[in-house]
Amino acid sequence: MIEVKNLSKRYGQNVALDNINFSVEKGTVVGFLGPNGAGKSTTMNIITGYLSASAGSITVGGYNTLDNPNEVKKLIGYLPEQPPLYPDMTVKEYLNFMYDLKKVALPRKEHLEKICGLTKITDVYGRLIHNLSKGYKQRVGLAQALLGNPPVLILDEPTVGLDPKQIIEIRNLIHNLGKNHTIILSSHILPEIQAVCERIIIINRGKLVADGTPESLSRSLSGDSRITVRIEGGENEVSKALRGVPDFVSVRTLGEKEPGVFEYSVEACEGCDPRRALFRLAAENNWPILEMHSAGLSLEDVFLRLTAAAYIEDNTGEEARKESETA
Ligand SMILES: Nc1ncnc2c1ncn2[C@@H]1O[C@H](COP(=O)(O)OP(=O)(O)OP(=O)(O)O)[C@@H](O)[C@H]1O
Repeated sequence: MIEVKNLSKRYGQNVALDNINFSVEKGTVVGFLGPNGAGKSTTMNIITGYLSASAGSITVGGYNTLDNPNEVKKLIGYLPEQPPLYPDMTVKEYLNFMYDLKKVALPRKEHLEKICGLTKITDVYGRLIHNLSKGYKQRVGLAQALLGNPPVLILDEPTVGLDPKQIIEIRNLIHNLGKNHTIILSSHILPEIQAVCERIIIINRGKLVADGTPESLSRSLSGDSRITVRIEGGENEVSKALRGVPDFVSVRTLGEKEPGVFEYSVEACEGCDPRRALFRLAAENNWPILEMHSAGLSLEDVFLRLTAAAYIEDNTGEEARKESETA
């Protein structure tokens, strides 16, 4: 549904996006992650046609954003970081205005009622936007994005500034919209991304550093070297034996989970698989293993590792450049 090829964007000397490539299948909810200034909004603005690219191409539903900008815009509902609202209009005036502007062909009254119901703004329909709370303004912005029922939704930090109850409501709404829409969603709230997105794209300093399901990213970064294991046997004896295995770099006791059964988090050296060594150790000592599973990394760990790695790389490059300049 969305194809981004070799996308780059420069603002003067500043490279905001550097050769980004990804595609999004129809009906997928993709989480777009990255630290401040990574290039998320820039990418979203280019996909929606609000900004032009310095290089590369984007197609949405088969239409190229440069050759067919109007066709692309018809396919996309966009909620930018700052919702494009007119504070002097009532919600009703604003949504009717946007309905006309977007030349929506669906029956006006029913369509607006449906969208207001979905975004839960029916009770503020007659109020001035200026007087609405941040959360309601955000929902009106989302309602605007849903006008015309576009197949693609691009939502730039849709829950920013909302209270926890509103966050859950909007998150559920996005989850439901994901059943019939292709969605790209940016957020700094990692559990939110994990809750609603099947796939995650991480960008850092304008470069794509990861693309996959939360599980695959977690596995590819941790390998199978982190295991959580439940062993029946004395805690001191077992943990001492575990710490004695040369391949194990870290062993933590996670407490007694059943009478006489303790859980341990075991991390083996990079590239080592701890499962066989665990099995042998337990068998030699006649300690039944009652449970063993890969511990993986949390999305937070994945995010920090990838963005920190790119940061170190960048700075190493910068240092090398300075060294070569002074040499
Ligand atoms: N209009 C502009 N002129 C010059 N530089 C810009 C402009 N807009 C963005 N940038 C720069 O481009 C880079 C990417 O910014 P962008 O807003 O896309 O990041 P982001 O990932 O959305 O960040 P945030 O999470 O803080 O919203 C940053 O270095 C930013 O300073």
